[in-house]
Amino acid sequence: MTRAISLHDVSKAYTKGVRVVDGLTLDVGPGEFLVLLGPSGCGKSTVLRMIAGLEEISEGELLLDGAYANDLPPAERDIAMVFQNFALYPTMTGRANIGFPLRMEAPGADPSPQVDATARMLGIEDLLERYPSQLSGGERQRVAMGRALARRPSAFLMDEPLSNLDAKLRTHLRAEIAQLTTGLGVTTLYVTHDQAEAMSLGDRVAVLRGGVLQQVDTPRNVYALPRNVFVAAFIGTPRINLLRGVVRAPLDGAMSINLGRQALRLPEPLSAEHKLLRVQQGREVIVGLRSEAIRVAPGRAARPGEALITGLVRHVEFQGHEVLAHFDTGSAPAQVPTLESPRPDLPRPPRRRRTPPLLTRLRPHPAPPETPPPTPQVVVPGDLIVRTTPDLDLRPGAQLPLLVDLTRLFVFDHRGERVSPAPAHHLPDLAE
Ligand SMILES: Nc1ncnc2c1ncn2[C@@H]1O[C@H](COP(=O)(O)OP(=O)(O)OP(=O)(O)O)[C@@H](O)[C@H]1O
Repeated sequence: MTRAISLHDVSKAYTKGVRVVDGLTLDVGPGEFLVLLGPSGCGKSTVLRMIAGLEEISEGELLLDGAYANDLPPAERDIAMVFQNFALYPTMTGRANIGFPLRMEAPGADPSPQVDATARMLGIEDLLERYPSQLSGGERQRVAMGRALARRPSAFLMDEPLSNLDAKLRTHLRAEIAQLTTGLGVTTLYVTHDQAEAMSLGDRVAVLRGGVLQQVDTPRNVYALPRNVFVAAFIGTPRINLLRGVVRAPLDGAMSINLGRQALRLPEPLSAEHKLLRVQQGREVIVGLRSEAIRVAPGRAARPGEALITGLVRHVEFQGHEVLAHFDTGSAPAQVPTLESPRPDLPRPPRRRRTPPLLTRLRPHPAPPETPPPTPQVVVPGDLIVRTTPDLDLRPGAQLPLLVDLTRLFVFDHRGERVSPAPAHHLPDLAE
């Protein structure tokens, strides 16, 4: 049996007045694989621990299959948890570790048939007689998975289960976990700060920032229609280009977004999305362009919807199948503080619902007092990263034409909320 997990307006404060989870409402459907994604300290583990019953819920409701479960003892929740540090008993063999929850559940009964069946499912039969110290990291995590699976729980909570493993093994085990949980049809809530892991595993991804849910949607949607600049910047590699711009919408001329030394001229006739930008006339906005929305090509090669700018090659990252070219276009990058750091440790008044502002560097809207100091950013050369093919000769110092696909332009307002495409915009259905 799989189960539905619902959180209704759930908050957690370890210290009075400081909510590390703030008004979280989230529904995980039966059999769904939902990933909780966010930077370190944003409250992900706390959410899992509240669902498992290891942490008290300060406010709000937890429903398991629609039934109020805030006070249900952990053992009665029929939920298994897998942790980052594997948490195996060092003095027990793999067999004893996997059988442990079964022995607790039914003392005196022989757990061997279930242990063997679980080990077969995970392909770890030959590890059963070894102690944790005799296992590699990946093997230990498989045994830990076995222990969580042995009781055939109706839901899985996984807290960064792969983060102690090397990159190759992580990718491998990631595929195994996806296969296993899909095969079993068990409801899974998986916590990670690794956006690539979240995108590849989740039926849906819930992005958390400072204890506040930012967006919950399919991986395709959070990438293509990020609700705000935080989600846009947190998801996708390389990070989306975010530039400070000003909308220019003269009554008698073409609309454009001024980026400092250059401007993006919006193609005529204006698309429905671009028409909506008229209300931003004269305002500072943040322009978001993913690296694949720009190509190195001369103006004469422009397709409908593309605008020409130029960029000075500053740095080239060769990656084998592709190249990431860093250009200087004379624009100012917009900063997204708290992207990699936890929420500010400042007490906030109770019952506050609003997320702290996403941006600090935009004028004329001065940063409110509770805005955290900007986190030190890794200084990358240039202001625009373009993803291109290895066959282009991109020498640092060359001034090259760039075609920007404005059908893939994101515009965020001064608070960091997406205004274009419009918030109600939907992606076309792939099956259509
Ligand atoms: N037992 C506790 N007592 C007080 N504060 C706590 C406790 N556990 C967690 N916190 C604080 O709550 C906030 C959220 O922590 P949590 O572990 O849920 O975040 P996280 O997103 O899982 O982080 P990470 O990815 O680093 O594990 C942090 O600021 C943390 O310091």
